Amino acid sequence: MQLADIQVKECPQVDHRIRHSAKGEIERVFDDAKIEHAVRMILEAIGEDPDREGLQETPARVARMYREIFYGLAEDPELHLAKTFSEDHDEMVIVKDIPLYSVCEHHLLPFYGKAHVAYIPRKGNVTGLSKLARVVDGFARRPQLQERLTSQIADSIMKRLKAHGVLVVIEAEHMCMTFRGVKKPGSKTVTSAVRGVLHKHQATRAEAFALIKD
Ligand SMILES: Nc1nc2c(ncn2[C@@H]2O[C@H](COP(=O)(O)OP(=O)(O)OP(=O)(O)O)[C@@H](O)[C@H]2O)c(=O)[nH]1
Ligand SMILES: [Zn+2]
Repeated sequence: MQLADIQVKECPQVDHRIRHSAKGEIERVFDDAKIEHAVRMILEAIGEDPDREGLQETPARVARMYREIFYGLAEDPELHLAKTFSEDHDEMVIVKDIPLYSVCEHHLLPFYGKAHVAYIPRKGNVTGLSKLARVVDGFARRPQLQERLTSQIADSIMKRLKAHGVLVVIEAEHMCMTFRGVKKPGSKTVTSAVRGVLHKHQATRAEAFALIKD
């Protein structure tokens, strides 16, 4: 099998294009005043003085930050897959080592690591490589569970591209397990979602896993 094994070294932290096109939706979803009020309440509740110099702008900063780290709530990540190329390729494509930042929905602390996406396109339905990273970001930038994030990425590629098969692997460190709680720095959670022929054909699946591991 001929394989296209492409390493993505960099992904933009914020996709300005999407932010621009989804601007109306972001305005509809995010209530800055409410976030600012809530942050002020939290600061007071931990015994801080929200009016001291260093904290005065913090509620507004946090509101701006939430627009950035949760922008996925204001977009439908599948739409990145709307444009396809009529390339006659129906063999495996792997984009690996996609930097991943998300927020665990239980503690609202970051989890971060790498996502690897392998898919077998249907002829004439090949997506741009960057779009796979955009789909990852769109689902990651919201309060998440690693398992759900992994499945959502796989399912959207299967559905939108009508792909023959998809494999998504995510490896991440959860700050709720390192900075607090059980405190196990360095521990990694690995999740995978396998769909279509990659699920059915053990050899093809093993090949995809081996290429991701390299
Ligand atoms: N399955 C799964 N669990 C997660 C994820 N992120 C965080 N968790 C876990 O969510 C669980 C929440 O457990 P709770 O007992 O409700 O909360 P807690 O008392 O803060 O738990 P500890 O972290 O054990 O102190 C913890 O075991 C976390 O490790 C994730 O992406 N997937
Ligand atoms: Zn957590």
